[in-house]
Parts: sequence; C-alpha cells; structure tokens
Amino acid sequence: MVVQMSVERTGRPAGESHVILPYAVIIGMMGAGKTRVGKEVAHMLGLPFADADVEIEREVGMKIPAYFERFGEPAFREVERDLILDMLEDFDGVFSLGGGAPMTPAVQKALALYIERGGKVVYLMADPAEAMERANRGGGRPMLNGDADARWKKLYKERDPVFQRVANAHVRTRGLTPQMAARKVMDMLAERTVHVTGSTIEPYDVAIGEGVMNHLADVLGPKPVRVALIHTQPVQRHSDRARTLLRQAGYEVSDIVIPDAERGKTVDVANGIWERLGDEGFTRSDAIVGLGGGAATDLAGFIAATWMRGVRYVNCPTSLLAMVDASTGGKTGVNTAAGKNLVGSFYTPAGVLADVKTLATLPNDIFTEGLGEVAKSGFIMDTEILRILEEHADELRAFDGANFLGSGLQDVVAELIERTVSVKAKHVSADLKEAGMREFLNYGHTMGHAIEKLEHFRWRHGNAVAVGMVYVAELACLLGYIDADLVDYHRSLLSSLGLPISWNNGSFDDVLALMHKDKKARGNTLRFVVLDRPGHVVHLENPPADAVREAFERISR
Ligand SMILES: NC(=O)c1ccc[n+]([C@@H]2O[C@H](COP(=O)([O-])OP(=O)(O)OC[C@H]3O[C@@H](n4cnc5c(N)ncnc54)[C@H](O)[C@@H]3O)[C@@H](O)[C@H]2O)c1
Ligand SMILES: O=C(O)C(=O)C[C@@H](O)[C@H](O)[C@H](O)COP(=O)(O)O
Repeated sequence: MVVQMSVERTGRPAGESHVILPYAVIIGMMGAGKTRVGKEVAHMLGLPFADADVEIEREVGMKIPAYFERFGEPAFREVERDLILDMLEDFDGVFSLGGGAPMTPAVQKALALYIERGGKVVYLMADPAEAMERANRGGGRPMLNGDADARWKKLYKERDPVFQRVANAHVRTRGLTPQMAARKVMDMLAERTVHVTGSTIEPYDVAIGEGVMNHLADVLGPKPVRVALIHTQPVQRHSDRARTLLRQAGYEVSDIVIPDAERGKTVDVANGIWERLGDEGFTRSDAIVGLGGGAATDLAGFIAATWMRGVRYVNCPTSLLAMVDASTGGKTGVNTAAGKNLVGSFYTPAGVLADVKTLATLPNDIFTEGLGEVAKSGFIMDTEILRILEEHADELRAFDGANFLGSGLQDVVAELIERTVSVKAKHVSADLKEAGMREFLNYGHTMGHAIEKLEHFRWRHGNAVAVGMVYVAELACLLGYIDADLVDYHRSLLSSLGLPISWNNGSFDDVLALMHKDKKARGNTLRFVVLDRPGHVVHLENPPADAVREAFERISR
C-alpha cells in the first residue's frame, strides 16, 4: 500500500528538482550587515545578490530618504511590499530586505509561504552596539532621524521579536567579520531547520544536520556563566565534544553523568542534580544542556524547568527517537511508581541541535526503535513519511552507524527527521499544553505506556508505541473508523522496519488499569487517538468495553 502525501513539507528539500526562489532571504536590523554579508554569501555560492533598498531606489528613481520625505513612510512600505513579493517569486539569488520590511504583514505572509516552499529566511542577529555603530556611519537612514541610538533601540525592541518569528535560521554575528558571518550563514543554509513557534511559546529552532552541535554557544547566548551538561555514559564521546565547545566559548561546565536510559528519569536522580546545582552556585541566568537519548533530554528539561522555577536549556539529542520527538516540544519529566511520565512540566527549550554525526555510534536496535515515532507521525499527518519508510525499509532496518555518515541513507534519515519534527512542531505550536490537538501525537501511546510499565521499562519506548499503534488500529477497525487493510498496513510497515507488532506478556486487566491512568483519560473515561484515514486522526472517547478487550486479544495472539 503506498499512501498519498497529505501535507506540504517545510524546510529545504533534499535532492528535489524544483527550484526554490530566492536561494536565501536575509533580514535584520539596520547596521546588521545584511548587504555586506549577503554579498559574501552570494559570492560563495556563485549567485547574484540583490538588496531590496537598492532595487526600490532603481524603481522609484530617487534615493530612499528623498522618497520618504516626499511621499512618507506608508507609501514607501507599499512600494517595498510589492517589490519584495515580486522578487520572492522570481529572483534566483541571495536577497536582503530593508530593516523594516518584515514588519509589513503582507511581507510576513509571503515569507511564511516562501519558508513552506523550502526557503531559508536568515535573521542576521548583530550585537546591538556593533549594529548601532554601523547604522550611524554615513547617515542616510530616515528611520534614525533625531537621536539615532535611541531610535535604533526602540525599533530593535519592536522588531526583534518579529524577526525571530518570521526567520527560520538565526545567525548571531557578534565579533565576526563579514566573511566569518557569511561562512556561518553558509553552514546554516546547509542545515535543515524546523521553527517552533506559537502564541504561548518563545520561538526556537530545531537544527538538523552534520555538525550543528557547533551552534551550542550561540543558542545558549551570553547570559549563562555556568552550564550543567547532563548526559549518560554511552554518549561520552559526544558529551566530550559538547564540553569542549562550551569551554571554548567561556562557560564554566559542570559535567553531570546520569544513570542510563529510564534509570536516569527518576526523582532521585533529579534530586541529586538539584543538590549539585545548589552546591555549585547555579543561578537563574545559568543554563542546562541535555545530551543523549530521550530519557536524558526529558530529565535535563525537567531539571531546567524546576531549578529556580526555570532556567534556559538546550537539547542535543543523540538517538533517532530523541531527534525526531523527545527533544522538541517541551514535555519534560520523570517516571514514578505510579507510571510513565506522570510527573513533569511543559517547558520549552531555547533550541534543539540534532547533530546527525552523533548517530554514527547509535546501535541498530535503538535506531530502529526511533522509527516507531517516525511512522507515528506518518500515520497521523504526513503520509509522505510512510512512503519514504516503505521505499527505504530494507536500508533503514539494516542501519549501521559505522557506515552511516556520507552514505545515501544519511539524507533519507535527515529528511525523515525534518518531516517528523515538522509534524511535532505543528501540533506543539497549536497546543503546547495538550488541551486537544497535541494529544494526536500520543497515537499508539495509551497501550504503549502500559506495556513499558508492565515490562519495567525494559521494553524500548518506540517498540512499545509500535505495538500500541497496531492495538489502536485494531480498535479503530472494530468500531468502523478504518478498514482491515489499513490495520494490515500497520503490521506490514512496522514489521518491515524491524519493529514489534504484538505483545503477550501481561493480562488485559493489568493493561486496562494502566490505560485508565493515561494522561488522556478523564475521570473513569478512557480516551484514545484513532485514525479515520491515513494521515488523519480523531479522538475516541469511552469506547465499548468489549472492543477495548477484543483489540487486545488481537495484538496478543
Ligand atoms: N518529551 C517527549 O516529548 C518525548 C517524546 C518521545 C519519547 N520520550 C521519552 O524518550 C525516552 C526514549 O528515548 P530513547 O529512545 O532515545 O531512549 P534512551 O534515552 O533510553 O536512549 C537509548 C539508549 O541509547 C543510548 N544512546 C543515545 N544516543 C546514543 C548514541 N548516539 N550513541 C550510542 N548510544 C546512544 C542511550 O544512552 C541509551 O542507552 C523515553 O523515556 C520516552 O518516554 C519523550
Ligand atoms: O509530544 C507529545 O505530546 C507526545 O505525545 C509525543 C510522544 O511521542 C512522546 O512519547 C511523549 O513523551 C508522550 O508523552 P506523555 O504525555 O504521553 O507521557
């Protein structure tokens, strides 16, 4: 069964033949260096460069200050808007926008569409002092008339949050020459970025690619003095690299090794870390880095959420599952005797760096487990993911970290990560605290969490979710939401990836009791997420007891 794509992908497509115009759009404050850096980037790429302000002057036949004086700002913004909208459709090069352009709603809309087509909007984040000094040089900026520094600061306050939101790549340039900044932009352009935003979310990026861990200090920013690097022992090699990067950037690093996997996701471990942070004088402006699989990033996020009621944190996921799911979205927490993830908080990271280099040491079975959550995102929204999984099932099942980097599979995996994170970002952006739509990400988890608990967390999370998806597909079929072919498709796809599709190591009564403790349950009412067609899910409330049992019988044979 090959399913049809149902949603447009975001991010730069790999190996797709259609051209995205322009190659990159650069935005930033006056004096950020958009023109200098943009020209360097265009030169490095061998592409033309265009500056919106220069194009406008050509079009209106006069200098911008003169146009402002004669016709006023609103008229200028209209000309600017029309020119930018045209250039976004047909300029094949590096395009830098005027400082105020992204404040125009129609430009924001056009940039969002451009990003959806796979474009990169780069926010050149200059150090304010450096940018103000450059902006004042030479004059000729009507928006800075009067007290130029005070005007610049006021505009920065208004514009920075908007620029953060409309860009999908953020490049800090403090202390860099235009050439160095351009090289940084080039690195960013080679990466895939998923932007997470929303009305209740401080926007952040998930950067996906080889070497993205190098952005660690940029994402942490200048405020922290101390950084706690929380990781497990099996990822020591990667945490060594992170520690070096952090020390080079001038942070005092506390290396905190936690017990591996679910053994690290406990209140006792959290308590040990809180004591250590206290002993080492961690303040509210210090920060946490969580590095490792999903268990490590869940715990690190929980520490960040709770220490002094919340400090900055960055996730560096190193397992496939942590890259595609656990590190993004801000669900942090620990397991308790009562069950999986029952204690925690929604607390958003400042950024996520999914460095695919780290997958080179990932064992095959842990990689495979991550495919469970990848497939979930395909079933619930982006059916193109299912098609890619089908097409590459043999190579994915045979994943070998030692031969992964530089192989054809690397690009396939990067695309699966980007698509899966995009699905997650859409749900999280709309519903951070899981009041409705975010629950769809829990497809297969009601039964999955019960299996994990009954297996004393020795079953891997993604494997339990795979069985949970077959269970809930059976339930949906029994209740007439989907047909038996789609249930069979769950089994054939998941098993072709090396994931389990049945479980018979516990009683129905035990499973049922645990499903009642699931976070989606309300009072005595069981609630599930079920498919009604590929790529589309709905809530199922209080299903008939005999169907809940019969679906269990079907997966435990
Ligand atoms: N917060 C969320 O939204 C969310 C989403 C999905 C899953 N999770 C949680 O994530 C956890 C599962 O994550 P996981 O599958 O990564 O398991 P895990 O964290 O237990 O990691 C699996 C194992 O792989 C090791 N490992 C990780 N990266 C490695 C690498 N590059 N090289 C060698 N070894 C490596 C880990 O040390 C561990 O031994 C569960 O606790 C689950 O509840 C959370
Ligand atoms: O981000 C979410 O929301 C999810 O439900 C993603 C799940 O894949 C993930 O396993 C999550 O940890 C489950 O959360 P829980 O709230 O059901 O414990």
